[in-house]
Amino acid sequence: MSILLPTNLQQRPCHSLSPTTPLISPSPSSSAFFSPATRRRCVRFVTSSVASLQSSVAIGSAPAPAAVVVERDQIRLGLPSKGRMAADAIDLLKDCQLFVKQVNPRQYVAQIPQLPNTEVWFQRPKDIVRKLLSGDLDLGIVGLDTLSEFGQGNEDLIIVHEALNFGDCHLSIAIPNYGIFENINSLKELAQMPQWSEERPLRVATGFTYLGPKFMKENGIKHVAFSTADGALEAAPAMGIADAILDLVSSGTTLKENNLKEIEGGVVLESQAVLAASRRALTDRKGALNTVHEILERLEAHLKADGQFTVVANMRGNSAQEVAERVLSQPLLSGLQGPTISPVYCKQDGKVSIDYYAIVICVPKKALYESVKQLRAVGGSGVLVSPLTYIFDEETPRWGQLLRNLKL
Ligand SMILES: Nc1ncnc2c1ncn2[C@@H]1O[C@H](COP(=O)(O)OP(=O)(O)OP(=O)(O)O)[C@@H](O)[C@H]1O
Ligand SMILES: O=P(O)(O)OC[C@H]1O[C@H](OP(=O)(O)OP(=O)(O)O)[C@H](O)[C@@H]1O
Ligand SMILES: [Mg+2]
Repeated sequence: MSILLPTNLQQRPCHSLSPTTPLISPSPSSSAFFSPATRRRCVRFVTSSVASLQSSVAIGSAPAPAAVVVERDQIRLGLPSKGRMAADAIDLLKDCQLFVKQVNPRQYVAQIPQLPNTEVWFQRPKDIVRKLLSGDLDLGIVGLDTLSEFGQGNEDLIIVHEALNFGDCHLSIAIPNYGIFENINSLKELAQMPQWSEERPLRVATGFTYLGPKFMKENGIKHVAFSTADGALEAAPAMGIADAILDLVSSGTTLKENNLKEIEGGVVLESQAVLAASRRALTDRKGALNTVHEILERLEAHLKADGQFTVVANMRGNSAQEVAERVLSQPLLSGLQGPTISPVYCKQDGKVSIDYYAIVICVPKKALYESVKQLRAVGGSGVLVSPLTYIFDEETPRWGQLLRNLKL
């Protein structure tokens, strides 16, 4: 992504922007629509029309800001200090045998004994992104939504692992399922509604004041005005503050309970937790690359194993080759590289013979029952299933990608 703000604005939190340093300049025509109180709030926060956005956001032209690599011995990993991601991030690290030792919940720094050169700093997710950019953190675990919103396409931010398997949600436009929106079911239909004009734009309430206008602009939607709110956005349409909202959706319950619906083409971003890093830290800070390699290896080994079971079964056969051919005739039974097949030695009437072979394969958890059916179909019996803890590949694929990204 290469949408960048002018350097002097890049690290400013949206809510601290004043009208004199507009991230998105307030549109006089759109603000005319709001009540005086709302208008005051919108101007104090960030309000825009897409047209005004075009003139104030430089697309792909501004250089990345220079994050300062200050001399220090410890690598800093930012973890969410609160909210739904906090516990999940710590649990994930624990599953990778990285135990975060926090003396008490109000202490914002912690250690991971397994990574002696690394400190954990607990921060709000958006502050993790800001501090990666400012050089105060080197690594961080946050949702892709937060990284994209507050990172604003800055090229110093690198996604080291893009799928940590928690915090799944998507950023989506939602509109009321009643009134003038009753028969509107797509972004195209929403954009084409005759109600929106320069004087009376579609009003969207969101906490995503960077991604929202960018999405509208990319979709060629004019006559949109954004206003921000910090929570309970779903109430905005019913309160008459906005026509639509742009917010995170997971189960969809909050939308449903507030008589709102998503629309086709209205998903701005699919999100889950990611491991992000500062490019500058990885290239310039001693030890950072080794630390990220170790974390990545552990994460990949755990996350790959997490989706799999080990399946062991016995199968009657004349040779390992013949059993292998039968097993490999089934689409779900090829394992990671292929089945491991070992002879089972039986003693009968004082004679040792091989009538059975034991086969060992990994199967995706989701396909377990199908796999068992396929095993039975080729003569498998006595099927044992056990969880897998780690799968260490020869090399982690994401490590190669990271080195290429860093041009190392
Ligand atoms: N409903 C959800 N289901 C799953 N993940 C979500 C959901 N809402 C948010 N997330 C993910 O969790 C991250 C943190 O959200 P959370 O609500 O815990 O904190 P926040 O929104 O930053 O803080 P707050 O809600 O207190 O202002 C989000 O950036 C997103 O990646
Ligand atoms: O689709 P659902 O599973 O219902 O989840 C969606 C809700 O979760 C988030 O809110 P959160 O709980 O973080 O509250 P907030 O508005 O205070 O941030 C998000 O902002 C939605 O309101
Ligand atoms: Mg929230």
